Amino acid sequence: MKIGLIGHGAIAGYVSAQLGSRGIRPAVFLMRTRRALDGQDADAMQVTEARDLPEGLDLMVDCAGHAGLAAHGPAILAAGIDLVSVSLGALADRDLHDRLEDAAQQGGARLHLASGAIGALDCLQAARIGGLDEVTYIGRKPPAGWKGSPAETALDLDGLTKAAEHFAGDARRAATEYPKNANVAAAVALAGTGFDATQVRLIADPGISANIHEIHASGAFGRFSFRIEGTPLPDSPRSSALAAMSVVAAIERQRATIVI
Ligand SMILES: NC(=O)C1=CN([C@@H]2O[C@H](COP(=O)(O)OP(=O)(O)OC[C@H]3O[C@@H](n4cnc5c(N)ncnc54)[C@H](OP(=O)(O)O)[C@@H]3O)[C@@H](O)[C@H]2O)C=CC1
Ligand SMILES: O=C([O-])CC(=O)C(=O)O
Repeated sequence: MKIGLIGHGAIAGYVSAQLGSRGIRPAVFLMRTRRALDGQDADAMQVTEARDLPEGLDLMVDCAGHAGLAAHGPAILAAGIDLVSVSLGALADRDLHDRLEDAAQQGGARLHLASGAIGALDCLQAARIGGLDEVTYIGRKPPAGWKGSPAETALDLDGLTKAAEHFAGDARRAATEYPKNANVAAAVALAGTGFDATQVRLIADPGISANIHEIHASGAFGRFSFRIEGTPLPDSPRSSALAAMSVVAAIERQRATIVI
Protein backbone atom coordinates (compact mmCIF):
# COMPACT_ATOMS: atom_id res chain seq x y z
CA MET A 1 0.00 0.00 0.00
CA LYS A 2 1.45 3.38 -1.06
CA ILE A 3 0.48 5.95 1.57
CA GLY A 4 1.11 9.67 2.02
CA LEU A 5 0.59 11.73 5.17
CA ILE A 6 -0.46 15.38 5.44
CA GLY A 7 1.42 17.10 8.28
CA HIS A 8 4.08 15.80 10.64
CA GLY A 9 2.87 16.75 14.11
CA ALA A 10 2.05 14.60 17.15
CA ILE A 11 -0.63 12.47 15.44
CA ALA A 12 1.25 12.05 12.16
CA GLY A 13 4.41 11.04 14.06
CA TYR A 14 2.49 8.35 15.94
CA VAL A 15 0.78 7.13 12.77
CA SER A 16 4.04 6.92 10.84
CA ALA A 17 5.73 4.97 13.66
CA GLN A 18 2.80 2.52 13.86
CA LEU A 19 2.81 2.07 10.09
CA GLY A 20 6.56 1.42 10.28
CA SER A 21 6.03 -1.37 12.78
CA ARG A 22 3.57 -2.88 10.25
CA GLY A 23 6.16 -2.74 7.47
CA ILE A 24 4.73 0.36 5.76
CA ARG A 25 6.85 3.46 5.23
CA PRO A 26 4.90 6.56 4.18
CA ALA A 27 5.98 7.37 0.62
CA VAL A 28 5.43 11.11 0.92
CA PHE A 29 4.65 13.87 3.40
CA LEU A 30 2.52 16.81 2.28
CA MET A 31 3.90 19.60 4.46
CA ARG A 32 3.24 23.27 5.08
CA THR A 33 6.97 23.85 4.68
CA ARG A 34 9.70 21.29 4.02
CA ARG A 35 11.87 20.43 7.03
CA ALA A 36 14.26 17.74 8.26
CA LEU A 37 12.44 14.68 9.61
CA ASP A 38 14.03 11.90 11.60
CA GLY A 39 13.75 8.13 11.98
CA GLN A 40 12.08 6.21 9.18
CA ASP A 41 10.68 9.47 7.77
CA ALA A 42 14.11 11.06 7.18
CA ASP A 43 14.33 9.90 3.55
CA ALA A 44 10.65 10.27 2.66
CA MET A 45 9.70 12.60 -0.17
CA GLN A 46 8.27 15.96 0.96
CA VAL A 47 5.97 18.17 -1.10
CA THR A 48 4.02 21.32 -0.22
CA GLU A 49 1.27 21.07 -2.86
CA ALA A 50 -1.13 18.22 -3.63
CA ARG A 51 -0.37 18.58 -7.35
CA ASP A 52 3.24 17.48 -6.64
CA LEU A 53 2.23 14.17 -5.01
CA PRO A 54 3.79 11.13 -6.69
CA GLU A 55 1.82 8.81 -8.98
CA GLY A 56 0.27 5.60 -7.72
CA LEU A 57 -0.76 6.63 -4.19
CA ASP A 58 -3.43 4.33 -2.74
CA LEU A 59 -4.28 6.57 0.19
CA MET A 60 -3.58 9.96 1.71
CA VAL A 61 -3.96 10.49 5.45
CA ASP A 62 -4.70 13.91 6.88
CA CYS A 63 -3.24 14.56 10.35
CA ALA A 64 -2.84 18.30 9.76
CA GLY A 65 -5.97 19.81 11.32
CA HIS A 66 -8.67 21.92 9.70
CA ALA A 67 -6.22 24.05 7.70
CA GLY A 68 -4.53 20.99 6.20
CA LEU A 69 -7.81 19.36 5.17
CA ALA A 70 -9.14 22.61 3.70
CA ALA A 71 -5.91 23.31 1.82
CA HIS A 72 -5.39 19.86 0.31
CA GLY A 73 -8.48 17.67 0.76
CA PRO A 74 -10.41 18.80 -2.34
CA ALA A 75 -7.41 18.44 -4.69
CA ILE A 76 -6.52 14.98 -3.35
CA LEU A 77 -10.08 13.66 -3.72
CA ALA A 78 -10.49 15.26 -7.15
CA ALA A 79 -7.32 13.42 -8.21
CA GLY A 80 -9.06 10.13 -7.34
CA ILE A 81 -7.06 9.41 -4.18
CA ASP A 82 -8.97 8.19 -1.12
CA LEU A 83 -8.37 10.29 1.98
CA VAL A 84 -8.52 9.42 5.68
CA SER A 85 -8.96 12.47 7.92
CA VAL A 86 -8.95 13.08 11.65
CA SER A 87 -9.85 16.78 11.19
CA LEU A 88 -13.61 16.17 11.37
CA GLY A 89 -14.48 19.58 12.77
CA ALA A 90 -13.52 21.16 9.44
CA LEU A 91 -16.76 19.74 8.03
CA ALA A 92 -18.71 22.24 10.16
CA ASP A 93 -17.80 24.70 7.39
CA ARG A 94 -20.64 24.11 4.90
CA ASP A 95 -18.63 25.42 1.98
CA LEU A 96 -15.69 23.09 2.69
CA HIS A 97 -18.08 20.18 3.27
CA ASP A 98 -19.61 20.75 -0.18
CA ARG A 99 -16.24 21.21 -1.87
CA LEU A 100 -15.00 17.93 -0.40
CA GLU A 101 -18.17 16.14 -1.48
CA ASP A 102 -18.01 17.55 -5.01
CA ALA A 103 -14.30 16.72 -5.33
CA ALA A 104 -14.86 13.14 -4.13
CA GLN A 105 -17.64 12.67 -6.67
CA GLN A 106 -15.54 14.20 -9.43
CA GLY A 107 -12.54 12.00 -8.64
CA GLY A 108 -14.46 8.83 -7.75
CA ALA A 109 -12.70 8.84 -4.36
CA ARG A 110 -13.92 8.65 -0.77
CA LEU A 111 -13.25 10.67 2.36
CA HIS A 112 -13.01 8.35 5.38
CA LEU A 113 -13.46 10.04 8.76
CA ALA A 114 -11.44 8.46 11.56
CA SER A 115 -13.35 8.03 14.82
CA GLY A 116 -10.71 10.07 16.69
CA ALA A 117 -10.64 10.37 20.46
CA ILE A 118 -14.21 9.12 20.96
CA GLY A 119 -16.12 5.84 20.64
CA ALA A 120 -19.76 4.72 20.34
CA LEU A 121 -20.16 6.39 16.92
CA ASP A 122 -21.43 3.05 15.56
CA CYS A 123 -24.15 3.11 18.20
CA LEU A 124 -25.18 6.66 17.32
CA GLN A 125 -25.23 5.90 13.59
CA ALA A 126 -27.47 2.91 14.13
CA ALA A 127 -29.71 4.79 16.58
CA ARG A 128 -30.14 7.60 14.04
CA ILE A 129 -31.97 5.18 11.75
CA GLY A 130 -34.80 4.81 14.26
CA GLY A 131 -34.72 8.50 15.23
CA LEU A 132 -32.67 10.30 17.88
CA ASP A 133 -34.36 12.73 20.28
CA GLU A 134 -31.34 14.27 21.93
CA VAL A 135 -27.55 14.00 21.78
CA THR A 136 -25.20 15.82 24.16
CA TYR A 137 -21.42 15.71 24.11
CA ILE A 138 -19.34 16.87 27.09
CA GLY A 139 -15.58 17.33 26.69
CA ARG A 140 -13.29 17.72 29.73
CA LYS A 141 -9.57 18.27 29.58
CA PRO A 142 -6.92 19.45 32.04
CA PRO A 143 -6.22 23.21 31.66
CA ALA A 144 -3.05 22.55 29.59
CA GLY A 145 -5.20 20.77 27.00
CA TRP A 146 -7.16 23.98 26.33
CA LYS A 147 -4.11 26.20 25.74
CA GLY A 148 -4.39 27.98 22.40
CA SER A 149 -8.21 27.80 22.40
CA PRO A 150 -10.91 30.39 23.34
CA ALA A 151 -10.82 28.85 26.85
CA GLU A 152 -7.68 30.90 27.35
CA THR A 153 -9.63 34.16 27.19
CA ALA A 154 -12.75 32.83 28.97
CA LEU A 155 -10.80 31.45 31.96
CA ASP A 156 -7.57 31.90 33.88
CA LEU A 157 -6.33 28.43 32.87
CA ASP A 158 -3.12 28.60 34.93
CA GLY A 159 -4.93 29.73 38.08
CA LEU A 160 -7.91 27.37 37.87
CA THR A 161 -8.69 25.61 41.17
CA LYS A 162 -11.88 23.79 40.16
CA ALA A 163 -13.65 22.61 37.00
CA ALA A 164 -15.01 25.45 34.86
CA GLU A 165 -17.20 25.38 31.75
CA HIS A 166 -16.00 27.66 28.97
CA PHE A 167 -18.36 26.67 26.15
CA ALA A 168 -22.01 25.65 25.88
CA GLY A 169 -23.71 25.61 22.50
CA ASP A 170 -24.14 23.59 19.34
CA ALA A 171 -21.54 21.37 17.69
CA ARG A 172 -21.13 23.62 14.65
CA ARG A 173 -19.99 26.54 16.80
CA ALA A 174 -17.84 24.28 19.02
CA ALA A 175 -16.07 22.71 16.02
CA THR A 176 -15.52 26.10 14.40
CA GLU A 177 -14.29 27.94 17.48
CA TYR A 178 -12.16 25.06 18.83
CA PRO A 179 -10.48 23.57 15.71
CA LYS A 180 -7.83 21.74 17.76
CA ASN A 181 -10.13 20.59 20.55
CA ALA A 182 -13.67 19.88 19.36
CA ASN A 183 -13.24 17.42 16.50
CA VAL A 184 -14.91 14.93 18.81
CA ALA A 185 -17.99 17.19 18.92
CA ALA A 186 -18.01 17.03 15.11
CA ALA A 187 -17.70 13.23 15.12
CA VAL A 188 -20.68 12.95 17.47
CA ALA A 189 -22.65 15.40 15.30
CA LEU A 190 -21.85 13.64 12.03
CA ALA A 191 -22.76 10.23 13.42
CA GLY A 192 -25.91 11.44 15.20
CA THR A 193 -28.20 14.45 14.88
CA GLY A 194 -25.95 16.81 12.91
CA PHE A 195 -23.96 19.93 13.75
CA ASP A 196 -26.90 22.16 14.67
CA ALA A 197 -28.90 19.77 16.88
CA THR A 198 -25.99 18.32 18.87
CA GLN A 199 -25.46 20.06 22.20
CA VAL A 200 -21.90 20.56 23.45
CA ARG A 201 -20.31 21.56 26.75
CA LEU A 202 -16.56 22.05 27.11
CA ILE A 203 -14.89 22.08 30.54
CA ALA A 204 -11.39 22.76 31.85
CA ASP A 205 -10.72 20.69 34.96
CA PRO A 206 -7.51 21.00 37.02
CA GLY A 207 -8.47 17.83 38.93
CA ILE A 208 -7.99 15.43 35.99
CA SER A 209 -5.03 14.25 33.94
CA ALA A 210 -6.97 12.50 31.13
CA ASN A 211 -9.05 13.90 28.27
CA ILE A 212 -12.55 12.81 29.28
CA HIS A 213 -15.27 12.59 26.63
CA GLU A 214 -18.93 11.75 27.30
CA ILE A 215 -21.89 11.18 25.01
CA HIS A 216 -25.48 11.04 26.28
CA ALA A 217 -28.10 10.08 23.70
CA SER A 218 -31.75 9.10 23.67
CA GLY A 219 -34.22 8.13 20.97
CA ALA A 220 -36.41 5.33 19.63
CA PHE A 221 -33.61 2.84 20.39
CA GLY A 222 -33.61 3.70 24.11
CA ARG A 223 -30.81 5.67 25.73
CA PHE A 224 -27.07 5.33 26.25
CA SER A 225 -24.19 7.09 27.94
CA PHE A 226 -20.59 6.64 26.90
CA ARG A 227 -17.52 7.92 28.72
CA ILE A 228 -13.86 7.56 27.87
CA GLU A 229 -10.76 8.72 29.76
CA GLY A 230 -8.16 9.18 27.05
CA THR A 231 -4.43 9.39 27.75
CA PRO A 232 -2.94 12.41 25.95
CA LEU A 233 -0.18 11.88 23.38
CA PRO A 234 3.24 12.58 24.93
CA ASP A 235 3.96 15.26 22.28
CA SER A 236 0.63 17.07 22.57
CA PRO A 237 -1.45 17.43 25.77
CA ARG A 238 -4.57 18.43 23.84
CA SER A 239 -4.64 15.36 21.54
CA SER A 240 -5.61 11.94 22.92
CA ALA A 241 -3.51 8.96 21.89
CA LEU A 242 -6.72 7.22 20.81
CA ALA A 243 -7.17 9.83 18.06
CA ALA A 244 -3.85 8.77 16.53
CA MET A 245 -4.68 5.10 17.08
CA SER A 246 -8.00 5.59 15.28
CA VAL A 247 -6.17 6.87 12.21
CA VAL A 248 -4.06 3.70 12.07
CA ALA A 249 -7.24 1.64 12.55
CA ALA A 250 -8.89 3.54 9.66
CA ILE A 251 -5.89 2.75 7.45
CA GLU A 252 -6.07 -0.91 8.47
CA ARG A 253 -9.75 -0.98 7.51
CA GLN A 254 -8.73 0.06 3.98
CA ARG A 255 -6.70 -3.14 3.66
CA ALA A 256 -9.03 -5.52 5.48
CA THR A 257 -11.09 -8.14 3.67
CA ILE A 258 -13.53 -8.42 6.56
CA VAL A 259 -14.38 -4.95 7.82
CA ILE A 260 -15.81 -3.93 11.18
N1 LIG B 1 -10.82 13.67 15.69
C1 LIG B 1 -10.22 13.80 16.87
O1 LIG B 1 -10.64 13.21 17.88
C2 LIG B 1 -9.00 14.64 17.00
C3 LIG B 1 -8.59 15.43 15.95
N2 LIG B 1 -7.47 16.21 16.06
C4 LIG B 1 -7.10 17.06 14.91
O2 LIG B 1 -5.82 16.65 14.48
C5 LIG B 1 -5.03 17.80 14.26
C6 LIG B 1 -3.56 17.43 14.44
O3 LIG B 1 -3.32 17.12 15.79
P1 LIG B 1 -1.82 17.04 16.35
O4 LIG B 1 -1.02 16.13 15.54
O5 LIG B 1 -1.93 16.83 17.80
O6 LIG B 1 -1.36 18.56 16.08
P2 LIG B 1 0.11 19.13 15.84
O7 LIG B 1 0.01 20.60 16.05
O8 LIG B 1 1.10 18.36 16.62
O9 LIG B 1 0.40 18.85 14.29
C7 LIG B 1 -0.27 19.51 13.26
C8 LIG B 1 0.52 19.30 11.97
O10 LIG B 1 -0.26 19.76 10.87
C9 LIG B 1 0.59 20.54 10.04
N3 LIG B 1 -0.18 21.48 9.21
C10 LIG B 1 -0.93 22.52 9.61
N4 LIG B 1 -1.47 23.12 8.53
C11 LIG B 1 -1.04 22.45 7.45
C12 LIG B 1 -1.24 22.59 6.04
N5 LIG B 1 -1.99 23.56 5.53
N6 LIG B 1 -0.63 21.69 5.21
C13 LIG B 1 0.14 20.72 5.69
N7 LIG B 1 0.37 20.53 7.02
C14 LIG B 1 -0.21 21.39 7.86
C15 LIG B 1 1.54 21.23 11.01
O11 LIG B 1 2.64 21.72 10.31
P3 LIG B 1 3.61 22.86 10.94
O12 LIG B 1 4.40 22.13 12.00
O13 LIG B 1 4.42 23.28 9.77
O14 LIG B 1 2.73 23.91 11.49
C16 LIG B 1 1.85 20.05 11.94
O15 LIG B 1 2.82 19.22 11.34
C17 LIG B 1 -5.56 18.83 15.28
O16 LIG B 1 -5.31 20.15 14.83
C18 LIG B 1 -7.03 18.53 15.31
O17 LIG B 1 -7.75 19.32 14.39
C19 LIG B 1 -6.72 16.19 17.20
C20 LIG B 1 -7.09 15.41 18.26
C21 LIG B 1 -8.28 14.60 18.26
O1 LIG C 1 -7.86 14.47 21.45
C1 LIG C 1 -8.87 14.72 22.11
O2 LIG C 1 -9.07 14.25 23.25
C2 LIG C 1 -9.99 15.54 21.53
C3 LIG C 1 -9.60 16.64 20.63
O3 LIG C 1 -8.55 17.23 20.75
C4 LIG C 1 -10.56 17.03 19.60
O4 LIG C 1 -11.72 16.61 19.67
O5 LIG C 1 -10.17 17.78 18.67
